[in-house]
Amino acid sequence: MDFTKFIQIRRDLHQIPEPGFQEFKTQRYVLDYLNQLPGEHLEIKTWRTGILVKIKGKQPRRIIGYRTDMDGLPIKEQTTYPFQSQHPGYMHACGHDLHMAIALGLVTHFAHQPIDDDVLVIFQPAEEGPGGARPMLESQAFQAWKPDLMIALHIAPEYPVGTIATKEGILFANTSELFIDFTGRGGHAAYPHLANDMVVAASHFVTQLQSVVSRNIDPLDSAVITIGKITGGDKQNIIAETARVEGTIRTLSMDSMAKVKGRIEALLKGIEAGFECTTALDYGANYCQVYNDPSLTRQFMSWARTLEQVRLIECKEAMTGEDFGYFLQEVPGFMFWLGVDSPFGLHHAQLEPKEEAIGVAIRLLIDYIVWKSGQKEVNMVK
Ligand SMILES: CC(=O)N[C@@H](CCC[C@H](N)C(=O)O)C(=O)O
Repeated sequence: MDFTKFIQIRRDLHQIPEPGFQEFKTQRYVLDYLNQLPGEHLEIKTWRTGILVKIKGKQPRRIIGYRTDMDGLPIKEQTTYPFQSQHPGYMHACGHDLHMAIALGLVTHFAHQPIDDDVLVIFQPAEEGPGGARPMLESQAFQAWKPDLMIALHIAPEYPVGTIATKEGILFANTSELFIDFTGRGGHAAYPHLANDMVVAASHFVTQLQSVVSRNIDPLDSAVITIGKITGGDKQNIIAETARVEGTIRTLSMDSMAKVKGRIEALLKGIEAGFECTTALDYGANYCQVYNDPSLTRQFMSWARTLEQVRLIECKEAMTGEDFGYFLQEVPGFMFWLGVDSPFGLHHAQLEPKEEAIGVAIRLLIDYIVWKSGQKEVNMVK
């Protein structure tokens, strides 16, 4: 199979990053590609801005699924690419362009060479937020084709090309977004005693937040709170009436998630009393952890260790989030990292994954799906 086509597809998709549930051009691009493949084995459905493609097997007993995400991020691209984003302020900075190119590689292969089982390739919107996996999982479109096994991958800038990494059990953390609006009283910069300054209130809150992970969470049960954005005020000589803090919480256990949220709520009460202001708290989108089915993952890892073309690493869990975890609550499966060797990491404006990884992943997934389909037991977990 010639993988250069999928590198070009990645470059095309890289130029049209779109926010979650607004992946209209991306969906059109993928549908146009699918429509020029030999159609005799393909069934295609759309769900919102997502797509489900079933490649019918010759004697299907099971459905083997692969899921890719589709959305981009609000980042101004600073790569050296000649094929940079054509959508100002948006970038594929989390590898979803590669994930989709790999998905199309799988569809292309199996459309020409179907296996006995059905293969389902899912293009899922809104992974970065507000979360497409959960509603897609609950959709009639998905439930009608619910797979027996589901796989997903995520690019890993820290590993060389040819490396994959995974582990049994928890791979990615529980997440909750965090949005807080502070409202006080604005005023003239020279009359602070007549106003309640929300830049100061929000700043105190962000500083107090730093003690939650260090003082309230069991050090053996990891947690992260990151505030990625603060806005407030209108002009340098006007005391800010409002401020907004936006962030994300990551924990390995749900107990710690509840603890962090409880502490945030307590701190906000203190800020309200101390600064005579009001606060409005919104937890936005919450994702469950990605929990790899232990038996399937162990089997995948043993199989991958026999391959010459990849090096398998047993990694630790990461505090990244992924709504693929919702699919794994209903369908056994696993996720793994794919080495793409970039000096700049995920969510960075200079992320430049090495594109040879696309071919590595397509080959690996084809081989695994063919091998897995060749197993006699109908239950794929065995
Ligand atoms: C793999 C990855 O980077 N995923 C995102 C998921 C974001 C979830 C949500 N919008 C949040 O910020 O909590 C990540 O940031 O880990």
